[in-house]
Amino acid sequence: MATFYEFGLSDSLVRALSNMGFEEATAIQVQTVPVALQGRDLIGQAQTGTGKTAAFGIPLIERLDEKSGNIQGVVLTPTRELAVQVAEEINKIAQFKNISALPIYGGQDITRQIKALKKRPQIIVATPGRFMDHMRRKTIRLDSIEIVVLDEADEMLNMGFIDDIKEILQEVPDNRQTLLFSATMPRAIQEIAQQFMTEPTLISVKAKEVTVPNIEQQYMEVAEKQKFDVLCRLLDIHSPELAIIFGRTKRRVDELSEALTKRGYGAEGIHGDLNQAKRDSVLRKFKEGTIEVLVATDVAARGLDISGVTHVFNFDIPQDSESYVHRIGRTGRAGKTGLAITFVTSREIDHLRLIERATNRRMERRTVPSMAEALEGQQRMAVDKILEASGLDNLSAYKTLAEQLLEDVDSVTLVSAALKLLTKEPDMTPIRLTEEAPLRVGKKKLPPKGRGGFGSGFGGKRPSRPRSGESRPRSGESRPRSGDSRPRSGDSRPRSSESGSRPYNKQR
Ligand SMILES: Nc1ncnc2c1ncn2[C@@H]1O[C@H](COP(=O)(O)OP(=O)(O)OP(=O)(O)O)[C@@H](O)[C@H]1O
Ligand SMILES: [Mg+2]
Repeated sequence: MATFYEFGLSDSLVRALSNMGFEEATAIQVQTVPVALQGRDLIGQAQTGTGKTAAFGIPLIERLDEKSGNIQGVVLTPTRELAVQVAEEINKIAQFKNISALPIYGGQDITRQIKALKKRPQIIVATPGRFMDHMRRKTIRLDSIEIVVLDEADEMLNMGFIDDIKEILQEVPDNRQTLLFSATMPRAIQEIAQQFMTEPTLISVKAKEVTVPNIEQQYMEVAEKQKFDVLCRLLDIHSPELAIIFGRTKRRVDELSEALTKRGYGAEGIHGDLNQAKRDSVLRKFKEGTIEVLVATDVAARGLDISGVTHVFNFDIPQDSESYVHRIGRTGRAGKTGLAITFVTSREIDHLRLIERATNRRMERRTVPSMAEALEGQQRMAVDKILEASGLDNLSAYKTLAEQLLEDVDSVTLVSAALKLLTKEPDMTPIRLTEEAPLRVGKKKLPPKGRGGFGSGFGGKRPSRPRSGESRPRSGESRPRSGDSRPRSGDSRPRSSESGSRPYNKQR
């Protein structure tokens, strides 16, 4: 593995990266940073949690001019939360440089954004819709933009942002550099690449599997009606530090988080119908550990980097393999381990097999845990708590009391009582959960066998329409424009073929 010195980065950048605890570059960073530093277009694909943000953040900061207050870099992301997170990471990389990144997204007061823009950030990290608003109001100037990054490009297409992205890419200067990153790359990306990138180098970290090996993947066949009780048992057995539970719909998320709260778990839900203030507060509480369970729709599946997420539960099996890869990728990040458990009803087994085939990895079948196992799990926690407390040296205030108690009650009974009080016993408080219809494989074509990854997803072919309410893509607003193909200067840039990279030929 390479250290960051080897990229020939400026001292302030190397210092920032070491401050962030980055000692070595990750595989995708090793391969993409040198190419991006040369100003070349590239498409970068690597598994979730492997540092794609810094892979474009480093060249952005290194290449932009800190003496100019013009907007020089734009990063587009599919969700608001991701815009905030990416801007934060870029600002960390820029901590010793006079460069700043500003997140801009829908749901936030536009006049406040205009005010923040007056402070002249050089980088804007935005959701496409809101970026377009500013473009039209001319509150964002595009003429000095040198680098455009599309993070999670495939998801932006899924969400129906295609027209916005095309329009943005048509408006920014032709001689800009374009970088495109995602863990999954369905074929639709090729269109964007061909139309708007200049001989991009395709850099795909060679991996047998699309998912990282440090995520243990399990599935359980569970009847729809049993899912919730099984989920509670699993939470009791595993006592996750932080867990994300994915549900199929917003209603599902609302009902699940309410039901979990009723049964005594610290849970809240996040989805696209909540206002931004609520979304922000839920995420903040989860990051702080105030709540340990985040229930989410796919809105939280992309890019979110929350350390300490030890478990991902697919309460409902995801629609497609891309969604699966991104959902489970919220755990097992930056080399940590994680566990992903997917519930599948008997009629959805075929669907699960399709996901396995696309990701080229089998999920391990597990049987549904019993109530007794759930109780054992919680008892173990209680024992741990008692043992930990017995190691404390400030127990003296309790010892006299303990001795008195032991005169009346035998020690086993006393400890049992203490354990019972400390144990969260399985809770059967009735809850209400509307049933979801099973997902069927339908007429979808089977993905090719073998290596997953590029173009392998059988999903991602969702029609380009907005996912209901998840965000606010606007269609039909794009102005007619003459000639899509923009002759670009510098098309004949030299290209070497690094290991693991191959040129991605643009045909005009
Ligand atoms: N070289 C490095 N050394 C140590 N940690 C790193 C390094 N690069 C990135 N990280 C950390 O790894 C975590 C995951 O990185 P990041 O969010 O960029 O992943 P990603 O590849 O974009 O994943 P996803 O596909 O889910 O968006 C972050 O917390 C990031 O700060
Ligand atoms: Mg990312």
